Amino acid sequence: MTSPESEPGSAASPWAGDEERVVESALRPHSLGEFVGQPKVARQLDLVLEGAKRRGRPPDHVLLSGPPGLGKTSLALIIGAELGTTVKITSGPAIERSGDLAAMLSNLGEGDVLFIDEIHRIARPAEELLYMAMEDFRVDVVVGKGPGATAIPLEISPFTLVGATTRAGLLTGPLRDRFGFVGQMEFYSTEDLQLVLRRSADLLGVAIDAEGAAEIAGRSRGTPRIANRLLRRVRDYAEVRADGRVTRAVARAALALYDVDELGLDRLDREVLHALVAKFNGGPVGVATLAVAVGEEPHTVEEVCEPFLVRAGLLARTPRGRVATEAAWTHLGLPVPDGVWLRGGTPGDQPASPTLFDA
Ligand SMILES: Nc1ncnc2c1ncn2[C@@H]1O[C@H](COP(=O)(O)OP(=O)(O)OP(=O)(O)O)[C@@H](O)[C@H]1O
Ligand SMILES: [Mg+2]
Repeated sequence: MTSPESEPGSAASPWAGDEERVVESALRPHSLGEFVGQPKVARQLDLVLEGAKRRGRPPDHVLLSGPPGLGKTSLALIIGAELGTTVKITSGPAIERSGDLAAMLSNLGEGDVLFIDEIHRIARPAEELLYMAMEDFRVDVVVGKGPGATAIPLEISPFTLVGATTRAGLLTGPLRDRFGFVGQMEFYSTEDLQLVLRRSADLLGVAIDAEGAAEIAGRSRGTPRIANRLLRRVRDYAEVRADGRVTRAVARAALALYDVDELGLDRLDREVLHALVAKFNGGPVGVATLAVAVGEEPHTVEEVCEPFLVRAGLLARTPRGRVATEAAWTHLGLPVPDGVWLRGGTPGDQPASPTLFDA
């Protein structure tokens, strides 16, 4: 999906810009065997596909859900490739009228895969049409208007719908229930990201050693898209400022230049953290106030910076506002003030500890 606030300059954003999508397609894995990581989803999916192939029937509809850049689109295309079928691609926002969807469905060949990206953004009437198509391989096309309108049933070929979403919570129950398989994508381990990086480096013809790959993987926020992007930037540096080989020293120097620190925080992430710690003494502070302090929109702070700061255990969202954890001071190289948690007031006012230290 595209960022709510596409920030092309940001090295650590999980969203892809338009140009990046083009570059990315060259690095996409084309089979389950090539697809690194996501052991759970990959194994489950392998079974679903194998079973379907044996029965000679299209597999159940598949929903892939998870944060941006983890490989949902890649997997959707792999499903088609593994089944040896055509994948027709569209997206929730592109389906404006149910007629558009009906036309698309009636053009599907037997066993085709229809991939609907950002399926949570599909318009309601189209969604209702989809229910019947998914269940009965049939749609009702309404002809005419008002009392004279009639519904003409239209057969469609058995197909497999693959939906991708970054916001599974926004899917309606009836739509969700019609997927026979839901794959929940997880963030990647550093080890798996190193494999992603080595594979990408091979494809790009870049020499990278194990330590160079480890250095980049550690700053990639568990996200292959970010790993591949950092690799391209490090490659530039390696070619222009070094001998072309990506080593630990080259990766470090390049990523310092691009403002991506050891944990993978970029400039804005660090500004938010720094404001929270230095201006608000670690909070709690409301997100709107925090956003003003760094000169950003609240939703940018909330959707672009905070998810990773929370995941990294540096910031907690509490009912009273944002709070920095001890690790935030440490990460910024500042001394942790005494009793920063015991902010006065009743114990109930203190941030709940489980959210605080959960990475
Ligand atoms: N398991 C993987 N192995 C190798 N490369 C991967 C893997 N997953 C993702 N990538 C790489 O990361 C990039 C982004 O992946 P992809 O477009 O599939 O993510 P996405 O989940 O669809 O993201 P979005 O939510 O933004 O649509 C791709 O170019 C692909 O090369
Ligand atoms: Mg995608």
